[in-house]
Amino acid sequence: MSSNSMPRSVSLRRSVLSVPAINSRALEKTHGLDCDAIIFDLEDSVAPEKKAEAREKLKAFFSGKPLANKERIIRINTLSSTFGHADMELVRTLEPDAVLLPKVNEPQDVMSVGDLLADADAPESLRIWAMIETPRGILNAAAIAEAGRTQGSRLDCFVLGLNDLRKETGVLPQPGRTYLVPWLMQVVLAVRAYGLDAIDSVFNDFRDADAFDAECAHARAMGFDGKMLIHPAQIDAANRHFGPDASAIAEAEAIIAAFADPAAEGLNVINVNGRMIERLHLVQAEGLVHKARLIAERQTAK
Ligand SMILES: CC(C)(COP(=O)(O)OP(=O)(O)OC[C@H]1O[C@@H](n2cnc3c(N)ncnc32)[C@H](O)[C@@H]1OP(=O)(O)O)[C@@H](O)C(=O)NCCC(=O)NCCSC(=O)C[C@H](O)C(=O)O
Ligand SMILES: [Mg+2]
Repeated sequence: MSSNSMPRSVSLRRSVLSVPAINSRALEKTHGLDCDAIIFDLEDSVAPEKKAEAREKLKAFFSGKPLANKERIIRINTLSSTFGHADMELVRTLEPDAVLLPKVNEPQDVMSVGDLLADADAPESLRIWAMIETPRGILNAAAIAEAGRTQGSRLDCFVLGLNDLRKETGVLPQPGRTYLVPWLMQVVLAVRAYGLDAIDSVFNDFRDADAFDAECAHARAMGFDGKMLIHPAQIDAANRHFGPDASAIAEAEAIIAAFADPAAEGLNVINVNGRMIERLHLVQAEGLVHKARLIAERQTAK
């Protein structure tokens, strides 16, 4: 490998919809939605007196019709809260694809949950996602991501939480997220250094499609893999922005074909349609075509 960063496997996490576990109607609707992943939320969208009921609803949902073609993630309450350990017990029982930890401040927060999963002999396929949404979480993003390299670590993905971060820092919502960008980029850099994925924060004003569109474009340009969503109306735009478009696929296929040509044998740099293309672009092109294939497979599996 020519770079110092960790290799990344390509997964489809363009649209990651949060569903309050207490909302049975919304839970049922998830079967018919075209998002890549669902976060079943036991944390902030569930009132304290409803946490137990929400766990029961989630148990019933998981024992029903399987959710096809979507990653299933359960967001628990922090382990330091009254609810965290009961939530983890549910995670051990339901064995979703991942558990999402809110308000991660330091590597130990991830390690503690990893230890609980290991003690419970949870399958290796059960991954850990971390919400980065506190000042300490941002400051420690690289150290937390590095914990993902530790032997046996299940850490797989960071999700930004800008509602909490704004609350903790006093930064105001603004178009373009001017004062948040340095922190967002710090998180993107951390995940890229250690081979994780990064999902951008929710956009609360779900009826403002234009502003949501602009924020998706912004997040994609910053390098995020997808967006956490709160409403089904946001799914199509997220899929469009975080998936490769037809021209990007055509360009990637041209790069792959050019390097496959015997004339390119032994060359590290070639001319493709008037642009300098190196073998590092071939790696990018292969990743993009692979992602396009995953999307096409999802479409045919529906
Ligand atoms: C925001 C909402 C409370 C709005 O709900 P509602 O008023 O019901 O919206 P609509 O009438 O427009 O809904 C239309 C239909 O769509 C279904 N629906 C709505 N939202 C969802 C959803 N998330 N998943 C599945 N289905 C959904 C409704 O049931 C309607 O169906 P029907 O009756 O058949 O027409 C609501 O959208 C909502 O609760 N959203 C999720 C909230 C949530 O999960 N919050 C936690 C995540 S936010 C976060 O993590 C912040 C982060 O921590 C940070 O710090 O930033
Ligand atoms: Mg939050």
